[in-house]
Amino acid sequence: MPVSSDSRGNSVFHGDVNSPGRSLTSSPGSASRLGRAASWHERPNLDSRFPSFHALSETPVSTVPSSPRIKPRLQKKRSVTMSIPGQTFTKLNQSSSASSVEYADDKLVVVMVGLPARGKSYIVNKLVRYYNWLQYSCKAFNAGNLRRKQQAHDSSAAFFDPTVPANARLLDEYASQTLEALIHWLQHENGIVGIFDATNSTLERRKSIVERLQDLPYVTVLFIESVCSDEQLLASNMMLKLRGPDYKGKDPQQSLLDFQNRVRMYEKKYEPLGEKEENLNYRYIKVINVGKKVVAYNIQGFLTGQAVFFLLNFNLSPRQIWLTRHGESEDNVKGRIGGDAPLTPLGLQFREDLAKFIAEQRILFQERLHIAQLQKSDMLQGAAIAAGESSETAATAATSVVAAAAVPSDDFTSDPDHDHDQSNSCYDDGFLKPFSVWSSMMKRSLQTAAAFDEDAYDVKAMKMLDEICSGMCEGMTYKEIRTQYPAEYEARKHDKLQYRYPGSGGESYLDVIYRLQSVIVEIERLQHHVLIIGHRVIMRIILAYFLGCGREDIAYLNVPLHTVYCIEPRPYGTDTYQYNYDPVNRRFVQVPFSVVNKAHDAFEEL
Ligand SMILES: Nc1ncnc2c1ncn2[C@@H]1O[C@H](COP(=O)(O)OP(=O)(O)OP(=O)(O)O)[C@@H](O)[C@H]1O
Ligand SMILES: O=P(O)(O)OC[C@H]1O[C@](O)(CO)[C@@H](O)[C@@H]1O
Repeated sequence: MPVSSDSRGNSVFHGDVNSPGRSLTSSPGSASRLGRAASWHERPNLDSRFPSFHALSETPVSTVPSSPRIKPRLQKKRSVTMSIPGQTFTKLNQSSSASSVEYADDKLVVVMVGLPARGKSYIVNKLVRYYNWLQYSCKAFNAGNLRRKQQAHDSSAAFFDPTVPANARLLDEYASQTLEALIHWLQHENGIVGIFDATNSTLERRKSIVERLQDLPYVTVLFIESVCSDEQLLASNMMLKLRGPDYKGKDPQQSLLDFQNRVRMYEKKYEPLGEKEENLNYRYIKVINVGKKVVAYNIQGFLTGQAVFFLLNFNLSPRQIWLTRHGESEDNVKGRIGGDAPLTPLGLQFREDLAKFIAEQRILFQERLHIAQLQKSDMLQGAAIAAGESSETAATAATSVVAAAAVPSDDFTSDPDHDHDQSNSCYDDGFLKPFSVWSSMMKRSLQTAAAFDEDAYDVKAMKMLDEICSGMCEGMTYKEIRTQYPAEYEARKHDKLQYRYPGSGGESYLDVIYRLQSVIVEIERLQHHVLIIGHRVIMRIILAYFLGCGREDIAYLNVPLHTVYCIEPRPYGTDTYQYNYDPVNRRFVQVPFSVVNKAHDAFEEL
C-alpha cells in the first residue's frame, strides 16, 4: 500500500478507494468526508457531510481492503469493542435483515463502596471529570446529599446506628431514591456513565442494586471500593470532613469525635468486596490506600477498563500543575496557523522570565506546604488530646504527619546540595519537590523549554503535545482560509470540536483529546510539580479537563500567549491561578482566573 509522510512526519496511507468491501471505519481525515464525525451509535448522513477539498471518490483513505471472500457475521446488536465519540464509527451491513438495527448504548453504572472518609466522593469527582472529558456523558448521584437535603434532624453519629430500624430504613430509602434518579438519567437524559456515590456497605445492599439494574438493556455494573488502612491519612481525611456540610460551623474537636463515632457505626455492619461478589461474577475494583494496591476482578469492556486505567494512576500529593503556551513565534506575528516557526525576540524574552518566575513559585509553594503541615499537626494533636490521648502520644503522631509530607516523591529528588544555597526554612529538610517541564516537539515550544536548567528540572519533549494539525490549512491565516475555502471555514465554525481539517494529518479537537489522554493520566500519576509548555488547542483541552468544562466550551477557551495558569489539586476540587506577562517590567502579574470565552468566536486572532 503506497505510504507517504506529510510535512509533520505523520504517515499517510493511500489506499485503493475502490477496494471491494471497504468498510467505513473512521481514519484520520475521515470525519470531514463523512460529515459531522458521527457518534458511534448514529448513522452519519452521507449527504450532509462537510464539504472537503476532495470529492469522496478521490480522497486517500487508510482502510485496508477486506477480502470479499470472508464476510464476517456482523454484530446486529450491541457493540462489544471500544466505542469512542468522534473517534470510532461502526457501520453495520446495509443488507442486514433487521428492519432497524438497534444501536445499543454501552452504559456503565459505577457503584461506590467504602466506609466514610475513604475518598469515595473524591474518586467519583475525578471519574466524572475524566469520563466527561473523554466525551462520555457522566454524572454522580450522591446519597449523602439527598440525606442532607431531606433530613430535618442533624447528622450526628447516632443517626447512623444500624441497630435503630427507623434510621436504617431512612438510610435505605435515601439510597434507593438516589439509585432511581441515576436510572432515570440513564434512560431519559442520554446518560452513559452513572456513578452511585454511597457507602453501599453490605453484600445485601449490593445484590439489591444489581437486581434492580439487571432489567436495563446494555448496562454494565462496576463496583469500586476504597479501602484505607493508613491511620495518618484517615486522620487527615476526617479533619477535612470538619469543613464539609455535616459539620460546618460546629466545634472542630467535638465534630471530629462525632465523625469517628459515625465511622464506628458503619464498621459494625461493613462487608468488604471479595469472594462472595466473585462467586456472583460481579465486576469490581478495590483501591487500597490511594492506589498503593489495586485489585481488579472480572473487568470487561472499554468503559470499565478506562476506570481501572485511571484508578491505577491518581494520587493525593500536594503539587502544582503549570500550563502555558510557547513564547510568541514568528507565525503568531503573521497570524499564520500551524507550521513550525521559531520564537521572536519577545518570545525569547518571555521564556527567560518564565524560567525565573517558575523558580520563585517553586520555593513559595514549598514554604506554604511546610506551614500547612505544621497547622495540620497542631489540629491532629488537639483532636488526639480531646479524644483522651496523652500529649506526648498526640505530639508524636502529629509530628509523623509533617514528616511524611516533607519526603519528596519517589520519582526522583533534586540535588539537595544544589538547593542548599537557598536561605529559607523550606530547605531545612534539604529537599525541594521535583519539577518536570514538558514541551511539544515543535520549535516554538522546544525553544521556550530551553530556558529551564536540566539540573534543576526534568525536561522532556513529547510529540503528543504538538499543536493541532490543520492539514491543508497549515501555514494559512484564517482570512486566507475564509477566502479560499469558505465551506471549510463555515463547517469548522459550525462544529469546532468535531470538525477535522481535511488533508493529510488534519485533526479535530476530538482527535487531540484522545492524543492527550495519556498525558492527562500521566499528570494525574505524577506526585510532583509539572510545567506544560504547549499550544493553544493543547492548553484548552488540558484546562478543560481540570475545570470540567462542557463540550460546548472546550474549543473556545480564552488562552492568550504569554499567560501562565497554575492548577493545584485539592481534596475537594482544584484551586486555579492565572498570571499575565508584563513584557515592559519583565514580570508576571496575578490576575483573576478567567478562561471562558462566552463570545465563542471560532477563529479569534492568534
Ligand atoms: N483512595 C483514597 N483513600 C483514602 N483517602 C482518599 C482517597 N481518595 C481521596 N482521599 C482523601 O479522602 C478525603 C475524604 O474523601 P471523601 O469526602 O471523598 O470521602 P467519602 O468516602 O466520600 O466520605 P463520606 O462517605 O463520608 O462522604 C479526600 O478529601 C481525600 O483527601
Ligand atoms: O482552534 P483555533 O481557535 O483555530 O486555534 C488553534 C490554532 O491556534 C494556533 O496554535 C495559533 O498559534 C494555531 O497553530 C492553531 O491552528
